[in-house]
Amino acid sequence: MFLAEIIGVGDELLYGETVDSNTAEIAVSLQPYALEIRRTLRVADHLEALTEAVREAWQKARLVVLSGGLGPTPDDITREAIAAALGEKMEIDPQVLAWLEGIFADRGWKMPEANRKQALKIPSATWIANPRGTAPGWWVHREGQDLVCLPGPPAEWRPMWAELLPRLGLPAKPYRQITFKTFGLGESRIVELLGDLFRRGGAVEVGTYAKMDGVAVVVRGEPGPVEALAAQIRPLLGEAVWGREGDTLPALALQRLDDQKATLATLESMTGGVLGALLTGVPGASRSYLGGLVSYSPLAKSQLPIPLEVAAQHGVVSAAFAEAMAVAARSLLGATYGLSTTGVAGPEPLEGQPVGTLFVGLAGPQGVSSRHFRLPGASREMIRQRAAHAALAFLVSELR
Ligand SMILES: NC(=O)c1ccc[n+]([C@@H]2O[C@H](COP(=O)(O)O)[C@@H](O)[C@H]2O)c1
Repeated sequence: MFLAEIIGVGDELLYGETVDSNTAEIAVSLQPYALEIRRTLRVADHLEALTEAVREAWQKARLVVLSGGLGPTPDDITREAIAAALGEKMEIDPQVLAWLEGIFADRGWKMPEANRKQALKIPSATWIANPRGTAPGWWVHREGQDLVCLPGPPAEWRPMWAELLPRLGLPAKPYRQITFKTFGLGESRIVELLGDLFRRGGAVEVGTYAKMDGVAVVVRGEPGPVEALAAQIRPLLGEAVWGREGDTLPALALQRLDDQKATLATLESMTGGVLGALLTGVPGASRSYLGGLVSYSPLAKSQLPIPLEVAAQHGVVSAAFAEAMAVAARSLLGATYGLSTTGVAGPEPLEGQPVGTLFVGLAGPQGVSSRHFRLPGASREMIRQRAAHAALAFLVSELR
């Protein structure tokens, strides 16, 4: 099988100021192709080191993809390094220079001298237009090999790469990927549940990826074996599965509400508005999301249409209080459903309940229910995010 090498360029990637996700994202995009990726690299803005890395990659790989280091500043040396590695001389392209000057002129500025180098290109490269920035990319096709050089910012390189990749004529392989998005199961529990079905390194491979919206279980590889294995895995994950590839919890929740011609109101405590923010991040949310309230302090809670005995008897971090909040949300806004969150985001325990405790309440035409979660999370922010997603996961499962 042919090799592909992916190189992320920039000092910031080495020191974690920017966590490199570009190389991984590009690697994933190459999965439908018959190319083997044995390593991806992160290289500093260092001319010698990068020249060496490109030379080595070009010696053995069918495809080399670089991202980063195409800016106008002196530390951006990716163009120079590729030119040196491929033994070519760069020249200014007058057309690209005029285009660059035009971008600045449109804003009423004169182009800084530093940007001139973004119009430099080696003769064997063709330009990859950048619709969102001043750094166009290069595509070199030579002796059955390709080298692609993209800018670093994902918003810039993604559309460039999406447009170019199918044009590279890379050898394709039959490939299929099936994703089950789950909530409420940890990765180790999933590994345990799958047992022997957790296959690695063959025609079909299973991977788990922990995200804010739960753990995604991905089955990928040759289409036949993928479909067969996914069919065996699905029942083992049971009720925890809430969606497939591309689904998001807020969009799915709103879709289910819309399908039922139902509306939703929220009453948040521990999540402090994160739940409302997730829902309103979806275009068209107002069709079914009426709105919500954040009742964070004890004083705010005492103003709610909730009998004071509920908090006095059960505490505010309790199933009973979550249910009372959900009922209050529903009646305050006259919604079909009311959804609530109450819990402990940390850093200290509260009311004798550990950090990560969450109670979600849901009130609807059929009555009221709640669910208790113990959320993992290294920080208060992570727990708040997970809690809002947990509330949506509960809603989605109840609206099924
Ligand atoms: N009933 C609730 O959900 C609720 C409301 C306010 C604070 N808390 C929790 O109390 C603790 C202390 O909160 P503050 O740090 O905001 O004072 C945190 O763990 C926070 O998550 C929970």
